[in-house]
Amino acid sequence: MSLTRHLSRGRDLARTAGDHASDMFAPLTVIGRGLRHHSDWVKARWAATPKEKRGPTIFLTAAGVLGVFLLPHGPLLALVALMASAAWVGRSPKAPPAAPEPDAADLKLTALYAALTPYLAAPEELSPMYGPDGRYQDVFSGWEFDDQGRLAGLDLGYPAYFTDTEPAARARVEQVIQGKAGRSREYRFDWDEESNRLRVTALAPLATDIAAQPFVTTPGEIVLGFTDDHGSRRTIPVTQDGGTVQQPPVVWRTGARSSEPHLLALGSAGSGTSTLIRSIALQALRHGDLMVIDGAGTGEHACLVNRPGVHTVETSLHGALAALEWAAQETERRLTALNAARHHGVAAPEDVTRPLWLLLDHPTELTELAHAEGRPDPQELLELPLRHGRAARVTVVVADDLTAYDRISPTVRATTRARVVLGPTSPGTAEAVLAAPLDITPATQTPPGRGYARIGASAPVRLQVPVTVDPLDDEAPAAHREAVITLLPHRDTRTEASAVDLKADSGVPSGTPEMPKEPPAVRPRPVW
Ligand SMILES: Nc1ncnc2c1ncn2[C@@H]1O[C@H](COP(=O)(O)OP(=O)(O)OP(=O)(O)O)[C@@H](O)[C@H]1O
Repeated sequence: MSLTRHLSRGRDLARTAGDHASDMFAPLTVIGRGLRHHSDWVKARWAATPKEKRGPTIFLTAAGVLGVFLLPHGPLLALVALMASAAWVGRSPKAPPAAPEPDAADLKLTALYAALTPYLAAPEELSPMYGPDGRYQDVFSGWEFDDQGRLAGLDLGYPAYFTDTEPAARARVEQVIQGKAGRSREYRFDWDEESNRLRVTALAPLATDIAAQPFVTTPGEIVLGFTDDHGSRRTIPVTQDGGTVQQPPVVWRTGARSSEPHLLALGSAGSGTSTLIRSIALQALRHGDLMVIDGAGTGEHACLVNRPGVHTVETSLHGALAALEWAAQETERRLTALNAARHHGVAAPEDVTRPLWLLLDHPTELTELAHAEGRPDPQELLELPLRHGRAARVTVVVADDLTAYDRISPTVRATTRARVVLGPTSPGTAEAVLAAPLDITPATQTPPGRGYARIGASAPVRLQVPVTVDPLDDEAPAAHREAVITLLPHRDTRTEASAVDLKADSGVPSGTPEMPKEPPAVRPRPVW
């Protein structure tokens, strides 16, 4: 028999003997535990007995013991009674102290470490940063939890071989962290490629209660919405919650010197693209003229009909084609006039420098209709304004559904360098629309008007569009309708009446400043 077998047999025998011994001595253990309880009780009573009573107590006890001793079988019966009571008292072992509550932060960080391990580990490494036997304390250098116990910040190191320059590899890690930390919030990921460190920050929600109002901007600047401090280099005063606060805006500069003269906004259904168009229209009307093509025909821009500066609001294919044909001719006319002015060294007349805005809401709906009816695609008519709009002071804004992205013409896509994506989106979709990867993982749920903007080659920023409701929408809050009505160039009978009612109903102060209006300009009227 080999030595190993001898050893293992010896171990088995020892284990069996140990089991038997513990069975045999179990009653003694119980009685011993009970006697310990008794002695503890006696000691406690003795300590609790006042000094002057201790003598009589000893005397009485001794008398009792003597009495028992003198009884027939007294000592034996006393011994049996003592053993029985000790066995009763010692029958259940003392309850072990309650295990300390597991630390929630510790559990979460351990789970996060384990979830990251498959993506950051290298099995061949001798002492890996991430491995099955590793501890999160060795790679997470700082973390922060908010009042609700949710991860608010994390600083972690990762191995140098991790391909942090590849967007796909980064995205996998970002998704794991967001999955473990909570998908209902957005997280910013700062990858420090030089020192192999990643800083994760949970982003606070953006303010959703900034209503339409006259924003403090220069002509040509459009406030698309508001972002966080990280996303803007300036702040503007904003009326919010009854007071004036400084908020960082997302400003889109349009005009002759803009490198992003046109904008494309895409969003899922109900995410607020029509609201964004309305917000832009109200700001554009301060210094220019506009026409609106409402391809969905929902009448969401009816409040602009017949306003000074609004050439037309078209909802039909026929009307849209006529309006866009006029816009193309107008662009051409402006270019010719501008060239002539430059040639003669004189200032261009005002009717060619006054900004003209073409706002198209859901134009792909009209594209489909045009294809079905064998008529020209309205998007084709945008070619001239898009290509020469910057010089001719014609700005195009196209808003559509995310699902219509493939139906947006290549020219529109190529010339709209200011981009907005609204509503819940995946990092891949956001990257496709903004033409740049996000360093933020979007939340699964977003309020209307929430998304991301990218102006030209700058980094994408978070965006919350101001609340700019349709003033003809009876279900919209009265104060928000009133805010829009105040900004419309003049009041027509439809909204004027309701504005009076609204002020009376809502108690909204009527002191909101009227939007500064420029004197009526000399401008050509559409000819259709
Ligand atoms: N920035 C915002 N703040 C508050 N509410 C908003 C905002 N944007 C949109 N909403 C609300 O969300 C709803 C949908 O808005 P809107 O019609 O602009 O979305 P949409 O993207 O154009 O939808 P669809 O594509 O279905 O026409 C409306 O009730 C609107 O008031």
